[in-house]
Order: sequence, then structure tokens, then C-alpha cells
Amino acid sequence: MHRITPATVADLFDIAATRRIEQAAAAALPAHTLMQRAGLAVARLAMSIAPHARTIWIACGPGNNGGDGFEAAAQLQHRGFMPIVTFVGDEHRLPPDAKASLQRARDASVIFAQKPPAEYELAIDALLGIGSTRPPEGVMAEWLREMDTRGQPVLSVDVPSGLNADTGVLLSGSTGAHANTARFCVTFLTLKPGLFTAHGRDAAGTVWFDDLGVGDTTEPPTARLAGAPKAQARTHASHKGSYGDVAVIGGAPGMAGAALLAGSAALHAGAGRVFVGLLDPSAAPVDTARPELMLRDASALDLSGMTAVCGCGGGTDVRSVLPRVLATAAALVVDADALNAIATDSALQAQLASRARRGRPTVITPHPLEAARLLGCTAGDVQADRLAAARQLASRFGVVAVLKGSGTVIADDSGAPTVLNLTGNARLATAGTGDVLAGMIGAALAAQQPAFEAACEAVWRHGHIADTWSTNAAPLTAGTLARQAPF
Ligand SMILES: NC(=O)C1=CN([C@@H]2O[C@H](COP(=O)(O)OP(=O)(O)OC[C@H]3O[C@@H](n4cnc5c(N)ncnc54)[C@H](OP(=O)(O)O)[C@@H]3O)[C@@H](O)[C@H]2O)[C@@H](O)CC1
Ligand SMILES: Nc1ncnc2c1ncn2[C@@H]1O[C@H](COP(=O)(O)OP(=O)(O)O)[C@@H](O)[C@H]1O
Ligand SMILES: [K+]
Repeated sequence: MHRITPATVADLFDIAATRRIEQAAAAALPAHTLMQRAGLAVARLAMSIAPHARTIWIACGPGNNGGDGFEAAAQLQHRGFMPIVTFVGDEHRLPPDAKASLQRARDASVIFAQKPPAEYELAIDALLGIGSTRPPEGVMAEWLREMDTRGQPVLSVDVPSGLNADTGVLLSGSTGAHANTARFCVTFLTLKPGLFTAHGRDAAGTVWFDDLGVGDTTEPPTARLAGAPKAQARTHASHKGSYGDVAVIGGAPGMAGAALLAGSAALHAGAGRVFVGLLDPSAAPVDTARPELMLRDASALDLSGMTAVCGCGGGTDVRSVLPRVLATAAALVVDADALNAIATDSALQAQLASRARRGRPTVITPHPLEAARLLGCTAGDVQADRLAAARQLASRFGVVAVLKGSGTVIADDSGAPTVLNLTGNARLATAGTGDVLAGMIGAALAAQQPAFEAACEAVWRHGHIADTWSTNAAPLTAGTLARQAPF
């Protein structure tokens, strides 16, 4: 069993693949082996989370997820703990593995109760796993609410109940677990994408993985965790030309800040030279706080040898420069208002898609609403399947698509597994942090990194700054984030 961190490199598998892996493994092992191993893993993790627990409440559901819970109860009882099991379901309709584990719990003299214990130090959620098909209701919903609000740690078995393991959508329609409840999840056989995006990160908390001794699979992964980027050493015999030029195009009247933030991020992330082409004709000719940035009129920049970062604070004015930017930029990051302009203009969409045919690297960085505009759907539709939305954007426009938000998704149209990013947190939920990300990706492209790698690495680093930001430090504004951009 090991803990998943932002540094973890691992394949992710959807429910269908997990079912196939489970079937093949179960067929090769004596009956009930997998569930016994799963239950033991739950018990071990429970003991390490709450070593001094007097009472551990285990809520068991009607399928094999409940079976894992019965098995864990038996194991905890054998080790001198006091598990109290509540069961929702029909004993006679339990699957065979779960039925056997229920018997083992009874044989171990585990206490079964109708209601959750009045006091407990840890709750184990073994209500629903990957077989969850509809929103939990009635007693099940009540117990999940109780776990959410009681303030005691919660350990989810395999998947938090009600979470779609493919998409990270909570079937209960809840907005996520109570933020003050410590959450853990031990997941079996495969890591599932839904644990790491949308509501998955809140619902699962700290994720542990146990392959139940099954080892590697030949199933193709659904997605992957790419881990931490390697530090990029710079050779002595290099100069600013070695790291490329970034040109930020944006900053319509009243919105120069967004373009300057992207420029600052590109600069701190190591771009050789950074130009900021402002769309506001009355903008000041120099940013005295960052004199390294070369401020220009957007229409005066020759982008043919540059990486353009287009759209930050672009307003509606960015529309007029987009045809030239899409046609001439050697490499391109399309963000914010540039994405909104493209969403309403089929000619610009065709131009965006044509860049791939001309071998011009392009990364788009929508948040869910911008993605929805591009796909002609709602932000809710995008959030309902973030991986699918990112892949659709990547294939429709032949670009690398970075779908931002908790568990940022990075997809391209090469057929390579989509990447889910595990850095970042709600400290980034403040205006301008997206502009900083666009600038960081721009710097990586300017340094000639392949687009997919550039996007994955910049997204990881951007989130890592927020993850390692001291709670004692000043608030993490977009400006400070830009200055922390590492290279
Ligand atoms: N077999 C093995 O060796 C191993 C199995 N493993 C474990 O098995 C888990 C998968 O087990 P599973 O397939 O039985 O599905 P599970 O998640 O328990 O739920 C299915 C049941 O719930 C019901 N149900 C669904 N939604 C509901 C709702 N809202 N409210 C109420 N009921 C609802 C559904 O009923 P139905 O939809 O048919 O009416 C069905 O009865 C997996 O996540 C892992 O923990 C691991 O230990 C590895 C080894
Ligand atoms: N709760 C969160 N968890 C992880 N990352 C977040 C969260 N909220 C925001 N972010 C990140 O912050 C950035 C916000 O970008 P965006 O929505 O474009 O903001 P803006 O337009 O103000 O710059 C994205 O990189 C996004 O992934
Ligand atoms: K569960």
C-alpha cells in the first residue's frame, strides 16, 4: 500500500477496465482472496489513522464494497479494536464474496447496530464503491451526511460513496465533503481518475493505493498521473536567445494587469525575452515595477519567431488581432478572452485547427466556462466529465487542451493518455492566477519544450507554488504567484 502524492507517477483506469482487471485477478486466486486482502488493507490504514480509537464505525452497503467493510471489521476485532457495523441492504442479496465476509465478521463477534454509534473516533465508509449507480438516498444518505458533519476522520473504502470513479462527479449532487473533515481513501486494484478531479479530491482526501498483490496489468490506461517535472539545468554556454521570446498579447483598456501578470510569469519562468503587446493604445510605455518587460503596441510585434500568449485581459478587442496571431505565432498559448472570441467565430476556429497541420505548437487553457463556450455546451456539462471535455477540445482543434480547476486535465490528440494534475489548491481561486499559468506555459514553449510536456510541467509547477505556500506568508496573490514561477 502506498500514498499518492503530487510526485506519484501512475496509470489511472476507468471502472470498465477495473472490472476486467478484477475479474482476471479473481479467476487466478482462491475464492474470497481479493476481498480478504482489501479488508486487511482497510483495517491497517484505519489503525494508522486512529491508533487509539475506542470505537470505529463501519457503514457497510449492499454490494462488495460493503463486503470489504465486513472484512475490515473482522480484522479490526481480531486486533483488539471495537468496530461497530451498520449495514444497509438485504443480507440475502449480498454477492458471494460479501456474504462470506459478513459471516467472518459475525464469527469474529463484531457488534452490529441499527444506528451509528453516538461516539466514535473514525468512520469507515464501505457503502458504495465502483458499483454506485444512482444518488444515495434514505438511510445511506443520512449516514453519509453524518460522516460529513460529525468532524471525525472518514476513511472511504475504494471510492467515496456516491462518487463516480470515472468522472469525479458526486452522484448525490452535493458540492463536496465538509472541508473540515479529515478524509482518507484506500483504493484497490487500480487508481481511478474520478478520485483526482472535479469533486474527487475533496471527497477522497488523502488517497492510498493497494494493488491487492495483483501487480501490473496489460489494460491500456485511461489517464495518468505524470509526477513532478525534472529540474532543468542550464548549460553555461547559453544566452537569452537560447530560452526564446514570449509575446503576451492582451491588456485591453482597463485590463492591462492581466497581460502584465502573464508577462511577469513568463519572465520569472525563464523566458529569454518577454514582450507585452497591449491592446490599450493609451497604456504607459513602461511598467516601472517590471522594467524587464518590453511594452509594445500589440499590432507592432512580429510573432513569426516568438511564442505568443494571447487573450489575457484581451476583452473584445483581442478579436481583431487574433487572425494574425493564429496565422503567424511560431508557438501559441490561447487563454481567456481569446478563447471566448474563438468560441463565437467559426473562421477563427478553423484557423486554430489549421495550426496543427502547419506544425505550430498550440496550447489552449480554458476554465470550465470557457471550455463550455468552445464546445457549445454548459459548464455543468464540462464538469460532468472533465476528461472527456478536455479530449474533445484537443481533438476538435488539434491542440493541447488544459482544462483548469481542481484536478486540471491536460489532453492532446495524439492518443497518449490524458494527464491529471495533482498540484494546486483553492489558494489559486483568485483573479489572475490563470494569466500566470498562461505565461508559465509560454515560457516553457519558448524554451522549445514539446507542447504537451510544457503544459503538464507548467501546470504542475503552478500548483506546487500554492501547495508549498506557507500559511504564515502573505496571501498568495497572482502577482506573488508570478514572481515565484520557477525555472
Ligand atoms: N469482488 C471482489 O473480489 C472485490 C471487490 N472489491 C470491492 O467491491 C466493490 C465493487 O462492488 P460491487 O460491484 O458489488 O459494487 P458496490 O460499489 O458495492 O455497489 C453495488 C451495490 O450497491 C447498490 N447500489 C448502487 N447505488 C446505490 C444507491 N445509490 N443506493 C443504494 N444501493 C445502491 C447496487 O444495487 P443495484 O444498483 O443493483 O440496485 C449493488 O447492490 C469495489 O468498489 C470494491 O470496494 C474490492 O474489494 C476488490 C475485490
Ligand atoms: N480550487 C482550486 N484547486 C486547484 N486549482 C485551482 C482552484 N481554483 C483555481 N485553481 C487554478 O487557478 C487558475 C485559475 O485560472 P482562471 O480561472 O483562468 O482565473 P483568472 O482568469 O482569474 O486568471 C487555474 O490554473 C486553476 O486550475
Ligand atoms: K465507499
